[in-house]
Amino acid sequence: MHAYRTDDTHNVYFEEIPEDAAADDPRGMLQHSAKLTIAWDEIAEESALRTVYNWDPLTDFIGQALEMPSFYRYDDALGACSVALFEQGDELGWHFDRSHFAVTLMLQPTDEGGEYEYFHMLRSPGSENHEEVAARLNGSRSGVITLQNEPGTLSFFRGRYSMHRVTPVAGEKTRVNAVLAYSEKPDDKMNSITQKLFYGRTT
Ligand SMILES: O=C(O)CCC(=O)C(=O)O
Ligand SMILES: [Fe+2]
Repeated sequence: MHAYRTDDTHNVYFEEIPEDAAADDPRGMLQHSAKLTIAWDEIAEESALRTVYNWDPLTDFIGQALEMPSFYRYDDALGACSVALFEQGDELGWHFDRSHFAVTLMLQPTDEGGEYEYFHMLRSPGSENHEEVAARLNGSRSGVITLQNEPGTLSFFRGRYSMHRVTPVAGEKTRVNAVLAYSEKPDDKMNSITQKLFYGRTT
């Protein structure tokens, strides 16, 4: 099994950085992410995680819990269901997910740091809310929510609209979690910028 190490910068949208972005334009504000990722196509056939992610009743259950009229597993060869490892000093910078929904399963939390923080519905389908996004990227903590960092926690979130991050891991214990991705559309995939950033390759 191979884990790919990312240590890179990106904007909160995982899109190209516009060269002419104004100082207060979140599209130009660089975030830092460093972690190891095991891609979906690297997870063994016999892995329990593969069995669980591919199990239709779980997909149906999560879709119903999220009140989704249509709900599918993510059709991405690398990012459908992956495992993230955050070693000491690693973090995931502020971002909006490309996928509509994600489910994470905390396999091993840290002793210190490595916390999941988010701003609930900071943008919406009708509004990018650039000003409030920029304020948070400049350090405003207004409305921040921190999730519990317990082993076995299954979290459901709509990361496309709620900006979130994983704070730097402070202790020596590696943070390990599985990320299960889903979409309203049957054939949804990551963009190539995101694939390259987190897996070091595109499909
Ligand atoms: O590791 C986490 O808790 C969140 C992961 C995440 O936000 C992502 O993979 O997009
Ligand atoms: Fe995310």
